[in-house]
Formats: sequence, structure tokens, C-alpha cells
Amino acid sequence: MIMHHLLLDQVNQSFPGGLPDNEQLRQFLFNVSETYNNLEQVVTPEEWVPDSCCQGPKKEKAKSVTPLPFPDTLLLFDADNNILCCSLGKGFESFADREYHQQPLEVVPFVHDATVFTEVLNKAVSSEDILSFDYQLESSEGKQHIEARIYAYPGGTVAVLRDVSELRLAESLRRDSYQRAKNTQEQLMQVFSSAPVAMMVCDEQGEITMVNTYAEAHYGLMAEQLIGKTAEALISPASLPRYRDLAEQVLTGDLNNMGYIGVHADIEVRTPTGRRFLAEVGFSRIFYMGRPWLAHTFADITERKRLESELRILASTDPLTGALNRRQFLLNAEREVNSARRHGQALSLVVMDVDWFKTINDNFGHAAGDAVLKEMVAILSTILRQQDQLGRLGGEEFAVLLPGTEIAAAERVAERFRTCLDDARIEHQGEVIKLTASFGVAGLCREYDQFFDIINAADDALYEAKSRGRNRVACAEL
Ligand SMILES: Nc1nc2c(ncn2[C@@H]2O[C@H](COP(=O)(O)OP(=O)(O)OP(=O)(O)O)[C@@H](O)[C@H]2O)c(=O)[nH]1
Repeated sequence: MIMHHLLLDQVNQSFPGGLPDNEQLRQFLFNVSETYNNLEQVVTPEEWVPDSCCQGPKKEKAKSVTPLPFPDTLLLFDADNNILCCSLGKGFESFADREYHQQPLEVVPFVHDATVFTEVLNKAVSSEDILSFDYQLESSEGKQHIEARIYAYPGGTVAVLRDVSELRLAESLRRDSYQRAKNTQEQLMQVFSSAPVAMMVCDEQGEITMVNTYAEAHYGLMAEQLIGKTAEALISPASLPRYRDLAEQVLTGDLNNMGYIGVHADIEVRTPTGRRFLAEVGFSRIFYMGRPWLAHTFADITERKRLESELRILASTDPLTGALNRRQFLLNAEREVNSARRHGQALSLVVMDVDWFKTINDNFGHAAGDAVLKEMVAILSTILRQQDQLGRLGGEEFAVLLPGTEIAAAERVAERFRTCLDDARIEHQGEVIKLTASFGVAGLCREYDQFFDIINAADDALYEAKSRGRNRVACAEL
């Protein structure tokens, strides 16, 4: 008979003089040996407490209660339930202070209830199976959880008792951890599906695996149409290179000092129904089964962009005429002058002032004056090229910046402005209003190489035009 080494140790302990020649005992040992071989299959703590279930101190605790049930306590009974042999195993050390041989079950302190125990022993005699049950034991060691297995042999019964307190604790920790993990998962799924922001998850190949309710309800990104398709199918061709760049960056990049990697970008999205909208798309990385996946958020920013552009226009233009306001014109002009100087390109500035505007106001009223200013800007705008910039410096004074234009050409442009205005007949509430304007022209040159110099020179030229009788163009003197 091949005997498990742990059983052999116990047998040697119990029978230091050698095994008696007793068939019943042999049979008994054979049965016990079978049990021991089954015990080989005791699982490891890692199996009891998998990583996905719990982490940290709980996991450490679960590991520390590694089930190590060997050796078991063995009780061999005769047909009258008297103890023939007793070998105490792990967890039963405190009961080693007495003799159990030939004693009735009632005297055994590690049996919780002798009556119940006896019933099971008797039942085992007529059963082919191993009967098993658990019981709690209060001992000097504290509360112990004992698993009992009873089976019959030709001359009586055998009870194998094992202290499974640690095992049960591990099981309970595992159950708790599993339940917690399940709860957390349910909570996260609820957060995902009910979040008031469109969300989508893509696997490492970029295939969509999840779409939340908000994305379905607000953007028509229906999960059943999208799952299994690639996220790139939702991106407009023009935005695709940027999308790919960012996806790659997030999938392979390093975490920031706050422990995550995520970016946002304005990307044009195209839904399966063909609707296109500008979205702020969030990219973040999640790890699933050891591989990096992408989690996206989407927000339609079409309206926000429209408002932003409206605000930009409001902040940079004159509300009456639509020309750039003074602040924006000066900012742009300064930038253009610096750029022209750096690149050695020509640039000219025309400043203009309506002649006798006070008289227009006085004769036709302030509203008519306003209408004249508006109409005048409309007339000038038809003459300007795309790169030219028209600004209202204040009152009835305007300026036009002409990048890439030499002063001689700028003088011709100013002359065109002048004749167009001179020819204009502006109608306001049945009245026809005529106007003229005076112009001063200056250009970027060695003498005037800062915007400040150029505008001063153009102003001087305008003064000159005014003083020479108005409705004329004057160029800055060098
Ligand atoms: N209607 C109207 N008038 C304005 C506006 N801004 C300034 N003005 C008026 O424009 C007039 C400018 O008058 P002046 O500075 O004397 O110049 P002018 O009458 O054009 O005379 P010159 O420039 O010397 O030819 C003032 O009466 C201002 O009140 C505006 O937005 N709308």
C-alpha cells in the first residue's frame, strides 16, 4: 500500500514499534490514505483570493490564512463507538492532555455534541458514502471551525476531523471580495451608462466595445450599430490624422504626475446617419486584460464654437460699422508691421477722417451721421483686398492697413477711396447726404520702421490734407 508521506509520519508517531498485524487497521489506513490523497488538491491562497477580487490589506490577510490542514485528527471507533485509536492533528494540540484510547465518545472534548456525532457514526455504518458535516468548537484556542468526515470500515468507523477555521475564513474573505468586486462593477456600469456625457470604449484594435445611453440618446451613436465597428468610422476624413495621432499618443504615452493619461481635442464626428458635428473628444487609456484600450467622451461643441466666434467678433469690432475696433486694429497693425519688417516686405497705412462731419450731424441729425459712417465703411470694404484691414480709430476717423503695399500704391488706393466717397450719395430717411473725406498715407521705411512712427506720419499727412482744403490725399514726407 502506498501511503501518503504525511500519513506515514502520523502512523510512525502513533505506532513507534511498528504497525500491528491487524487487517482492520490496514483497511482503516487504506481508507485514510485515500482521503489524504484527496487532500493533495487543497487550493493555494492565490486561487482562493484572485487579484480581481481584492487588493491591499485584505488580500494580504487572506494570504496569511493559507489553509494548511495537515495533519488531520483521526479517531478510530469500534462497532460500539468506543475509541480504538486517536491521533490529534493540527489545531487540536490543546486536547493532548488526556488519554482517549478505549474511551466513549462522550469524553472527547473536541466533539461538539456526542449524541449528534454518534448518530452520524451509526449512519455511516449503513452508508457506502463518506458522511461529512461541519461544527463549531469553543476551546482554549477560541472558536474553531471543524469539518468532520465519517466512514465505516469492516469493524467500526473512522472520523477524520480537520480544523478548517482558516480555510473558512479564507472562503468568507473570498466571498466578500468577490461580492465587493461585483458591487463595484455594477456601480461602474451604472456610472458609465447613466453618465450625462457621451462615452465609448474601444479595444486595442480600435473596435468599439461599449457605448453609453447618453451617446445613443443625444448623438444617435447606437450601440447595436457601432459595437464591433472601428471608432475611426465615426471620424470625418479631415479629422482622421489628428484622431490617429492622439489615439496613438494616449495608448503608448506615459502617465502624467497625477497618474493618468488623457487629452481633449476638437474633432469632427460623423454619425452612422450622416450627421456631422464638431465635438470635443476626450481620449483616456484604460487597461483591460493587460492591454491598453481607449475610453472616449464626446461633447457637441458646435453651439459653443458659434458663441465663441460671436464673442470674438463682438470683442474685436466696432458695433456701429463692423470695422475692427481701435484696440484690435492697433494689435493687428503692430503684428503686421513687425512681420513685414522681419520679412523685408512693404506695408502702408492710410488714415482717413470724414470732412465736416459735425455739419452732417448738425444738418441731418446724429442717426444720419451714424448711417453715413456705416455706409462709408461698406463702400470702403468693397475696395479692400482680403489681407487689408479696416479699423475705426475713433469718431469719424478710420485707418486702413495695406500689407505688401508700397507707399505709391497705397496713395493710389487712398485716391480710390476718396473718389468713391466723393461720388457716393447716401440716402437716409428721404434725405440724400453727400460726403468727402481726407486721407494721410505713410509706409514702412527706414525712417518709419515702428508702427508708432508710421501712424504718426500718416496722421501728420492727414492734417496736411485737411489744411490744404480737405477731400484730398497727402503722403507722409520723408
Ligand atoms: N453721428 C455720429 N457722430 C459722431 C460719431 N463719433 C463722432 N461723431 C461726431 O463727429 C464730429 C466730429 O467733428 P469735428 O472733430 O469737429 O470734425 P469735422 O466736423 O469732421 O471737421 P473736420 O474733421 O475738420 O473736417 C463730432 O460732432 C462728433 O460728435 C458717431 O459715432 N456718430
